[in-house]
Amino acid sequence: MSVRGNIEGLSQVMIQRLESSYDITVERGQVINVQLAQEMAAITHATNKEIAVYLDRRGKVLHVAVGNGDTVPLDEISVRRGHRRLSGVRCIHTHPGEDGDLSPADLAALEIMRFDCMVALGILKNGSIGTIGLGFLELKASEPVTRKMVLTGLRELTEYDYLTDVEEIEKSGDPLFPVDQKSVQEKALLVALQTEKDNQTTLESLHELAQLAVSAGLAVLGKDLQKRSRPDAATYIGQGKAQEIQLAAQAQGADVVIFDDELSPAQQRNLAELIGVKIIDRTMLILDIFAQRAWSNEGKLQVELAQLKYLLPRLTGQGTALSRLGGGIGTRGPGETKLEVDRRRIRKRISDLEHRLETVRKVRNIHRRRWEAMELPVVALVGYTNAGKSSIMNCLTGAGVLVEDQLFATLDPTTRIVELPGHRSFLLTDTVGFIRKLPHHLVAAFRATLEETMEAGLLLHVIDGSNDQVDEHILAVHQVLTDLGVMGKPMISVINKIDLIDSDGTLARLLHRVDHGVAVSARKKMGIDQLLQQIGEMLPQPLTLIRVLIPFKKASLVTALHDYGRVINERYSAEGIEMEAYVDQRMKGMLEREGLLTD
Ligand SMILES: Nc1nc2c(ncn2[C@@H]2O[C@H](COP(=O)(O)OP(=O)(O)OP(=O)(O)O)[C@@H](O)[C@H]2O)c(=O)[nH]1
Ligand SMILES: [Mg+2]
Repeated sequence: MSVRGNIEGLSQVMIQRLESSYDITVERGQVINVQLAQEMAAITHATNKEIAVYLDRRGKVLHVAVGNGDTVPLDEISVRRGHRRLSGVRCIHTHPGEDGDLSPADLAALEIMRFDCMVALGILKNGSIGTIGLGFLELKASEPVTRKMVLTGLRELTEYDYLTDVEEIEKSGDPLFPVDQKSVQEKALLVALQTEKDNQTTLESLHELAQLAVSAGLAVLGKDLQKRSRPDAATYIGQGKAQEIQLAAQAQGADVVIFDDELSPAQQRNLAELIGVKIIDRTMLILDIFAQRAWSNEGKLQVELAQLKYLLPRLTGQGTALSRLGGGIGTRGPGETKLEVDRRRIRKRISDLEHRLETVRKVRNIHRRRWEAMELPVVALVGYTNAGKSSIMNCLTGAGVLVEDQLFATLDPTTRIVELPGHRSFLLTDTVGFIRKLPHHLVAAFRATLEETMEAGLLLHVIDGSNDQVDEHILAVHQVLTDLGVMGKPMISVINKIDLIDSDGTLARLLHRVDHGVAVSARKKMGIDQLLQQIGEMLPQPLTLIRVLIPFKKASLVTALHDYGRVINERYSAEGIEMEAYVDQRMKGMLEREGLLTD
């Protein structure tokens, strides 16, 4: 992680100290901790320069920057800014030799960048921290308002519960708050190609593309549809249509044109040349959303890897930066950072990421074994994105998983214990939703994440029964499940959002179409008991850990154990085969009757 801003004249030692600040993590909910604040004060004292640190809500340092004494180099700081909300990033900077009262420039920065909060640490002549300025942006009024206060010491700041302020600001935020949309949101034109006679599918897919664009924080200016028997190899939609789009993009001030299919590297290049604005395809858009949403270490690594593998063939010429893209959508990496765009460095980064993923996976396997050791059956939620998987998870567990009317709200698997009546429990896993034309890079990247799903004993297929496209969605999910090789698993079809279905016929038709259907509304908490009951009926038997000694003449039991149980250990000895395995009650009873259990 490199230090930003004006580092000229700084000694190597100071630069190194600044770089090490990236490694400091602040506890979630704390504005800053003593260690980081004191390090900033010490460096400011030694260099007489303004130091700024940008942190996300999880307490991770995103950027460290050096100002020239009175300004923070804001333009170098990239933060995510959807509409309505604050940026999720806070800025903490020092005022060398001054008090911490926030200056008009500080407040302007707070407003422009929509920081969660702005903090100025006044650094006294002797290098210690004096007064501290703390400012918040209010989204209530029609005009942005900043609110500032002065704290008298570091302790007051480290104990300040800023997240509560932030949550309140976001909650009370006027949805019509006129955040400078022009500077915040990129404006997009959407284009789809219709190759078949029937345009219904194309239209629906285009509609979904618009939802994806909004999920990515874009403003959609308009949609366009081009009919052709097949895509043009060079320009996808044909040269004439491209020119038409160029005019429309210019007239409407579009920043980006998004195509509803994966473009070849050549098509993307040619279209960028013809249309003159940034060109993004469906895959890149989905990757961008994933990049913004992934929060676990593994999720981030997976997404960045998928992004880079997608980007690599699209960079023209050796070592050329992807400057055509400028900033914004398509260049955003996981965790508020910008994607690497230098070919040589990308290759290195890819192998780095692969290596690190391997390590993370090993750790995750250990975690999973810990769950397994609890001998609980695993139930996995699957379904089309936005079907209500996380809502159902919350209904069943009160897990507080992020629920949003957005595509791909959930990226990383969450696992919780659910208790059934009669003291039986199971593990419930919520995971990434599926979508039509899911980029294959992503399916590959998320295969590991979906392993939980693949190993579940029961699947809950959550279906948004109120969606016009419900049949296509069911098919798309079945397709992915088939690809993952889990279509044969026991599955409950959970028809959700029945509060939005107005005709009884629709629900009856759906229930008739699926196996083991249960109608629920996660929002209205309807049908949840029936769902739990159905789960109870279909839940695989709980597994128990057993140890057996199988004599050689009964060696066929070894195969049976591998097929129907989960073998942990297997050792050949003089008396036979010693095995340690998780098995269900039926299997255990059988082995017991054979007199093979060893303890
Ligand atoms: N009316 C209604 N809305 C619901 C119901 N269940 C969920 N929703 C809404 O549907 C939207 C998506 O819900 P989520 O639970 O985030 O869906 P998800 O399947 O986890 O979505 P991703 O994680 O994005 O794949 C949210 O706005 C929910 O409030 C329901 O029973 N009725
Ligand atoms: Mg979800």
